[in-house]
Amino acid sequence: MSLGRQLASASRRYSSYPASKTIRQNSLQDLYKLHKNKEPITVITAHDYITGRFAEASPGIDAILVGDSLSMVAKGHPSTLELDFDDFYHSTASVLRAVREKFVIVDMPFGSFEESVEQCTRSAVKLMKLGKVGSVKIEGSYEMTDRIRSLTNAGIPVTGHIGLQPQKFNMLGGFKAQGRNALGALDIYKQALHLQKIGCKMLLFECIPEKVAAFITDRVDVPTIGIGAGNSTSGQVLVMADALGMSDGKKAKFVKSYLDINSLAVDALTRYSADVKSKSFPNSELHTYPMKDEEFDEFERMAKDL
Ligand SMILES: Nc1nc(=O)c2c([nH]1)NC[C@@H]1CN(c3ccc(C(=O)N[C@@H](CCC(=O)O)C(=O)O)cc3)CN21
Ligand SMILES: CC(C)C(=O)C(=O)O
Ligand SMILES: [Mg+2]
Repeated sequence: MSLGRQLASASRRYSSYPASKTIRQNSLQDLYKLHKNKEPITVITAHDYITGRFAEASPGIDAILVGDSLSMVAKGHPSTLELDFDDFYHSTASVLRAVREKFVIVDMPFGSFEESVEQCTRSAVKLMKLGKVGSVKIEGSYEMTDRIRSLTNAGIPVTGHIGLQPQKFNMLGGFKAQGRNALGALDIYKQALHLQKIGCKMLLFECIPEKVAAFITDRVDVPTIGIGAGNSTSGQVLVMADALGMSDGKKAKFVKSYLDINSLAVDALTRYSADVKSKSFPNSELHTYPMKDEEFDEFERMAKDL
């Protein structure tokens, strides 16, 4: 077939797709639209290609967070502090290979931004250069002012993360809810106003009272995403390993599990090993590659003389 006819036939094939099938990645503006329409924004974390595909295949999910929680859930560290930037960078790249239409927020991992504005900008630029990343998330407020301004000036939308900041657990005495007294709540409100003033495009509240999260959400313009912050934020985020029951250890109070993959997986692997031990797997009909008898006979004849 001539090239022209090949192209014409290809174009006929593809033009039969409805326009709605065209894949377009959610932008920050798409999330703002949900916020404006008071439609909750759904965010889920992902830490590799598999979990990225799960998120991508779920229609109601608006955004994927590549969270540094992957240090704990995917790499088995006791906190997010041990996570190496390059390691996180490669995990982020794995998630992004699955991304088509979801907005992507990426955490700034511990050790990649504290030293200086320059270090912070370099790390964030490196993450943005992976492509498909819509925002980077930084734990902190006032102390991050120069860094957040630098990223914002570079055109990188920053999500500010306040309330429980897991990277500061050594200062906080553990993973504890924040803002539970009047002064603590006031401090978080001030931090939120400050983050909005210096240009954060979204705010994330972790483990703060529902009332405080609702109060602040009412008084800022940017969307607020909550985890353990109640039902009045503009959106919710959960760690996928928690939502699907694949994390270990004690579950935090804010977690709802929709599946128990841990049990399902162990049950399946137990059945697999039982099949191997009982020789019922592999099955000759189903799982093996056939060979014609005459070919095997010929093979045997030739092999005999070796
Ligand atoms: N699997 C997982 N899920 C997460 O949500 C998560 C991580 N890992 N790692 C990074 C941070 C750490 N986070 C955590 C971890 C534990 C608690 C927790 O156990 N909180 C207790 C105490 C709260 C209090 O009494 O103040 C709880 O019972 O909820 C909270 C947030 C949230 N992030
Ligand atoms: C818990 C969420 C908000 C997060 O920062 C993470 O998954 O790392
Ligand atoms: Mg995080």
